[in-house]
Amino acid sequence: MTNYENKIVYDVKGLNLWYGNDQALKDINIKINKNEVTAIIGPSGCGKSTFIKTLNRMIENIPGVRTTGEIMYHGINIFDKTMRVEELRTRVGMVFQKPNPFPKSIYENVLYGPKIHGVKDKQMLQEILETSLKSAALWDEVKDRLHDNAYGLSGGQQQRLCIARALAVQPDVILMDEPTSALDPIATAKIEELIDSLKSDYSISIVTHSMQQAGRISDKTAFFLMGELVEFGNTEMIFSNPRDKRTEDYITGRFG
Ligand SMILES: Nc1ncnc2c1ncn2[C@@H]1O[C@H](COP(=O)(O)OP(=O)(O)OP(=O)(O)O)[C@@H](O)[C@H]1O
Repeated sequence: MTNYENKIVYDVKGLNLWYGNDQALKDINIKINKNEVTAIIGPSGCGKSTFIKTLNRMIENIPGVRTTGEIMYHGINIFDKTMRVEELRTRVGMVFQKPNPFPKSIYENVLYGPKIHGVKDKQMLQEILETSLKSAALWDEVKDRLHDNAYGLSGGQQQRLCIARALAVQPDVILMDEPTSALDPIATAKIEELIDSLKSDYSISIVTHSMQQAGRISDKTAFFLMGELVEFGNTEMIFSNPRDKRTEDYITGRFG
C-alpha cells in the first residue's frame, strides 16, 4: 500500500440511497482522509445528514432505507456481512446537532461506552475519563464535579461532554451533524478549536450550514445538491475557485 492509500479512511464508491421510493443519495464517490476535517455543505434537504449517517450505518435504523454501492472503511465494505455494526459504530463515533448527554453524571456519561465494552479496572476507567475529558477540552471545567448530573452543564459544555463520550471508546472517525448550530458564538468557537486540535488523531466529517465555519475549520469540502455530490476538494479551492457553477452560486449565497 502506498502512503496515499494509508491516508484514506473511507473510500465511497457509487453510493445510492433511497427512503422508500425517494432517492436521497445519487452515485456518491468520495474519499475521506485521516487527520483531516471534511466539511459537508449544501442547502437543506440535499442529503448531508443522510450521507454521514450512512458512514456508520446509523441510517439503517430508519425503516424502508435501501442502499447500493460500496463504502470501503479501511479497505472493508461496511455493507459486507462480515462487518459487525456495533464495532463499526465504536470506531466511528457521532455527535449530533443537539447535545444529547444521558441523564446521568458526567463520570457515567464518559465511561458508559468503556463499561459496556467490559472495562472494569478502576484505574483504567479513571485514565479514560481524564484523557477523554482533556481531549474534549472539558476537564478543567468539570474535574471538581464529575459526579454531578450532566444536565447541569451549559449547552456548549454538554456538547463537549458528548465529544468526550465519543472519544472514550477510542474511535478513529468522528462524524458531527451540525454540532454547533444550537450553541452561542463563544461555545461555537470552543468546539471549532477543539475540532482543530482533534484532527491530529482523528478523521472528522462535519455537516455544517455555515460556510464561514466550513472555511475556518475544514481541509476538504464536499458540496451536495439534491442528493448529488456536485464538487469535492480542498476547502480553499472550493471557496476561492469552484469548478462548478452550482457550487459558486451556493457559496456566493445565490441560493440555499
Ligand atoms: N427518515 C426519512 N424518511 C424519508 N425521507 C427522509 C428521511 N430523512 C430524510 N429524508 C429525505 O431525504 C432527503 C435528504 O435529507 P437530509 O436530512 O439528509 O438532508 P440535509 O441536507 O441533512 O438537510 P438539513 O440541512 O435540512 O438537515 C430530503 O429530501 C429528506 O426529506
